[in-house]
Amino acid sequence: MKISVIGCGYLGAVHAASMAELGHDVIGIDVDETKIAALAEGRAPFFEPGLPEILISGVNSGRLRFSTDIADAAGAVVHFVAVGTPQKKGSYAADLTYVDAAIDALIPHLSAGDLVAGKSTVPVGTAARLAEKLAASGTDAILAWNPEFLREGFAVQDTITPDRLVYGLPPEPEAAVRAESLLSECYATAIAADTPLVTTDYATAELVKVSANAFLATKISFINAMAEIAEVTGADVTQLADAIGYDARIGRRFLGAGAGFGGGCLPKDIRAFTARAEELGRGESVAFLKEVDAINLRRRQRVVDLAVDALDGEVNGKRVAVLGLAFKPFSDDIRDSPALDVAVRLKGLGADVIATDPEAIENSRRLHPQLDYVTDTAEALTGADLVVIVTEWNEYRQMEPAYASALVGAKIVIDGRNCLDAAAWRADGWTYKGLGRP
Ligand SMILES: NC(=O)C1=CN([C@@H]2O[C@H](COP(=O)(O)OP(=O)(O)OC[C@H]3O[C@@H](n4cnc5c(N)ncnc54)[C@H](O)[C@@H]3O)[C@@H](O)[C@H]2O)C=CC1
Ligand SMILES: O=C(O)[C@H]1O[C@H](OP(=O)(O)OP(=O)(O)OC[C@H]2O[C@@H](n3ccc(=O)[nH]c3=O)[C@H](O)[C@@H]2O)[C@H](O)[C@@H](O)[C@@H]1O
Repeated sequence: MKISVIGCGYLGAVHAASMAELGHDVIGIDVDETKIAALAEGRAPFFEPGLPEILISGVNSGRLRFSTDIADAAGAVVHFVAVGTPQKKGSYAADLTYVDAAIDALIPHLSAGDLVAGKSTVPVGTAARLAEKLAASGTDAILAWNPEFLREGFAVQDTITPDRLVYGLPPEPEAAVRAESLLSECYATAIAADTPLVTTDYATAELVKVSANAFLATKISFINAMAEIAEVTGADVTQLADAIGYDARIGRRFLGAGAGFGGGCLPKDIRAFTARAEELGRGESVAFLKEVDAINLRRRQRVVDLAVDALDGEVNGKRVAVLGLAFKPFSDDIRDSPALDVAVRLKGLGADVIATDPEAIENSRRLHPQLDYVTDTAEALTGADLVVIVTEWNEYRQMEPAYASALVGAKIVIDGRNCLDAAAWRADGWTYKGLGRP
């Protein structure tokens, strides 16, 4: 199957390479020349485990090509749209400029019967509007909405073996049949493996995506709210999470209390959902998401407050080792990263912040050149008056307290991800502070 993927960022580059890996003939298109130059040479422009291998094999096989020229999408039968939908400046709403620009640019290159498959996360109602735009353009192309549920860090595996497929199909029966059959040809491997498939109308597909992210965000903020209560009662939120997590109806996953959620999706998606619900006159239905957001943002400040307390209020000139900058491990993504935010806030208070991360230093430096970055964890720890762990990379999780003891100036650690063995660190003489833990 000939496929184009418009937008080759964290989602699109993985989608393009994965489709080629599955045997399709793929052209990836992006307006970013630097990104396309790297991808065309088989180099991943960001860190994503497994991506370099499938990129290089796709490019070498000739099944995977990249271009900045949208005209090169002509000839493909399915066109996946994976451009960004960031938060609008000064508003909670999603910025759909890139989606509209991509569709407008694609229209002249479409042939009758082509399928445009939206993958970007969009406010409910967008697909219906774009379908009208396609119809008005006179092209006989079909639109489907095919939301994506991949997690960064596991993006390749989530694309090749998704846990479900959702097709938001057009209302016209013939078009719906063609759209479903083309999508299922793209995902033939997953279909053959009996991956659950939900075929819906546009609105349901769009809502499935934002409600999934809203639910995950709510689950994290729920446990972080319990952490806040634990903090004033002396309870331990990690034990609480274990205990409620044994109830299969609740489940332990996404009950990790800590510095809260970040990234290019959960924060902006719950805000865009709130904005869209308000436009629809149903703001009250998802008003709780504002509380989810507020709880989440409080937890970053909580890490900073614990740091200030640990330094007896004298932050100025204190050497603080910040371990972790990415919004989560196995990613170099720093979009709305709680870890980077904590580092910046501490620097703003006058601390001498030495920050490190296995993958996210380059991205962090570009956005926040005022921080001092070191690639070596030992160098970050050397002489530190305080250690703050804000991204739970394995190398931080598995660090021996005795190893860190030999390097630091003072044995105080704030575990912003509750990822350390508190008892072991305390036994080694450390002052250990977790979030929502006594
Ligand atoms: N990153 C993720 O894990 C996931 C992202 N999504 C959704 O996918 C969409 C894309 O997200 P990311 O890949 O993270 O964003 P990103 O910012 O990494 O990538 C977006 C790409 O689109 C390109 N672009 C913008 N306008 C274009 C145009 N007119 N033509 C061609 N390319 C254009 C940009 O240059 C950029 O490379 C968003 O709606 C996001 O919510 C959904 C599921 C997972
Ligand atoms: O729409 C998207 O882009 C994607 O958003 C999330 O994926 P992702 O942003 O890659 O990361 P998650 O693993 O969901 O983590 C998000 C944030 O929540 C935090 N988190 C996660 C779990 C937890 O228990 N506690 C917690 O604070 C992480 O540290 C991270 O900052 C969803 O999990 C994906 O299904 C979805 O496709």
